[in-house]
Amino acid sequence: MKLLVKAPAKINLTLDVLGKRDDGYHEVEMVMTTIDLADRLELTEIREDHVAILSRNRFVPADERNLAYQAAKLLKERYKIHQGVEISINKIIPVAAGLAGGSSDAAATLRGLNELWGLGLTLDELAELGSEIGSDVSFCVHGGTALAKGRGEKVTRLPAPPACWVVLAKPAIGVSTSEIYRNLDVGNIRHPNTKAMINALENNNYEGVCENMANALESVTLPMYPEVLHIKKQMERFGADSVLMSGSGPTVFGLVRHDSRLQRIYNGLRGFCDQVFAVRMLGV
Ligand SMILES: C[C@](O)(CO)[C@H](O)COP(=O)(O)OP(=O)(O)OC[C@H]1O[C@@H](n2ccc(N)nc2=O)[C@H](O)[C@@H]1O
Ligand SMILES: Nc1ncnc2c1ncn2[C@@H]1O[C@H](COP(=O)(O)OP(=O)(O)OP(=O)(O)O)[C@@H](O)[C@H]1O
Repeated sequence: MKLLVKAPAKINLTLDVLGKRDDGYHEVEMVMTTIDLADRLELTEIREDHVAILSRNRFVPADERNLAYQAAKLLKERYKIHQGVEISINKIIPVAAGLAGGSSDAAATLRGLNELWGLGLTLDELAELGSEIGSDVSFCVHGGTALAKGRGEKVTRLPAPPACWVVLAKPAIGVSTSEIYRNLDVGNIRHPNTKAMINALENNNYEGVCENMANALESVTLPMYPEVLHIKKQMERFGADSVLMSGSGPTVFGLVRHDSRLQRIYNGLRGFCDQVFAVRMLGV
């Protein structure tokens, strides 16, 4: 049997860091939402009892480092599955971009194999398993819009953001999430107003969403990678309603309400950046 699953990227509308924990991770509070930019995974049952990863993208590891591989292995071991699977990843989400591409592939693998192997696990159970793979995986299992707390694994559903376009631009660099967290000065953070963002979502208030977009990790990534700041400034200059870096970067996204402005911003960015996307939010 064969199953096709979609693995959408996420953006952070807010990202706050509340402090450093004893386990080395950071206590965070983030509002995240999935967007219509997605990898496609094909899960195929195979005769041999092992997990195989296939991808044409040279930045995607085809071994145990792949988060989709780790997801399949985790399910196999935890539920004593003696069946093999080949996971073919059609990579659309830029790699090491702050868009949770690997985490979403892991989440899609958990959802897909739950179906393929008839495990009957709930989304909450899959999300809990996912947290063993990475901090963003629990959110990716649910998708939609949510508040994520703890190290990212405590997920509560939120209303969908007001309809708008999301323009994304990724400079030709990869950013290491652990390096960004390591260089964060936790005693000196300008905290996003998470409550105000949630309020804006609850009131379907587009201006409120735009005004309250904020990411504590920008204070590390922007000075470290000037090309990210440059893209941010250009996107603002081209007329996006609000612009922010996603996750630990380097992808920058802008919200745009009016179709008429979208083309101008897209074309302007394409002038100096290879990876530019214009997509919708998935919402719920
Ligand atoms: C930047 C974000 O993507 C925002 O959504 C997440 O906070 C990071 O999520 P992720 O990439 O799934 O993170 P993980 O794979 O669990 O961790 C990568 C590294 O980031 C750091 N890390 C991650 C999450 C967190 N709450 N505190 C941390 O300090 C740790 O050094 C960890 O070794
Ligand atoms: N399925 C996968 N797709 C992409 N990268 C993967 C995958 N599995 C493991 N990786 C590794 O993970 C690293 C980070 O890639 P990923 O695209 O997940 O980063 P990210 O979008 O910054 O993640 P996050 O936003 O969760 O911090 C890559 O350099 C790659 O080596």
